Amino acid sequence: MSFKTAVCQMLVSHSKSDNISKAKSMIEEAVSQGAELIIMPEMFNCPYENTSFPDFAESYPDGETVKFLAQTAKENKIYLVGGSVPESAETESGRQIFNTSFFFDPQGQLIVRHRKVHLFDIDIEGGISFRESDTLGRGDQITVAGTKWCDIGLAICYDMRFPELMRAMVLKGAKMILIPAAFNTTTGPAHWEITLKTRAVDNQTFVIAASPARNLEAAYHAYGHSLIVDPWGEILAEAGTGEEIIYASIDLELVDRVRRQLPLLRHRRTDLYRLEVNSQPMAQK
Ligand SMILES: O=C(O)CCC(=O)C(=O)O
Repeated sequence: MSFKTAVCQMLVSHSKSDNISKAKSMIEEAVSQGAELIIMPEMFNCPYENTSFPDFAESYPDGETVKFLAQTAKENKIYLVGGSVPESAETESGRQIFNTSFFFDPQGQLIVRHRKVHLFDIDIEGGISFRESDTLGRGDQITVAGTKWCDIGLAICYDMRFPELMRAMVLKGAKMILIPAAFNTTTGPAHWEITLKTRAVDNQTFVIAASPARNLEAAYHAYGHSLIVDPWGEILAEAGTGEEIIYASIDLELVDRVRRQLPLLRHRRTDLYRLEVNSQPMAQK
């Protein structure tokens, strides 16, 4: 059984309402092309800057962006991964902001939410410095969503660099991994494609990464190059750096075929090594 997926590589501005309008028109365009699973980029409603996260943060279910996502999924009868947004939530340690991806089903119901578990705190000489932990809290769940096609893992950007997280999703049944992301012009050229292809080949899954378009007027220059990779490591679609929608037809039979012919998951030597998972994947709502 195959279905069409789309990634909306949108240009993010400093206006939340403009970002939502832009998302709406790109999603409608993708729907008109037959896409049934649509993925938006990391922080698609908000500039990727620590100074903006608190101002743009909103709560589920009453926030403007999450309401828009639920309604859009329902109106268009699609599965919709709302990239990520700054989510404000009450926690045991007080109010916190998370980098959160909300995933809605075609009835507009939230299937899962993933709060980015690995915060992007890095300092690259001659390149980029960023400390998400200055404003963001970190999630503590491995997120796998049940859909009508298959189980789907959900992670955000820097999370993709941790093979254990991806493998944990796959051991829980994921045949696809969706990654709203915003690499940059330092780490993007070096690591984006190779990391996504490697995660796909190691785990024999589809891997789909959605980046914002590069906005040279913004403080953070996203890499772009949204990518759809199949379980054999073939690139099915790749964006440039500007605003565009990329599409691919997903044939899940390919996951089974590749795993049958090259049985990596079965050949693991769990008598020698084993992945210990402390968190239960949970449909957090
Ligand atoms: O891992 C990287 O190089 C980029 C990560 C990033 O930009 C993010 O997590 O938002």
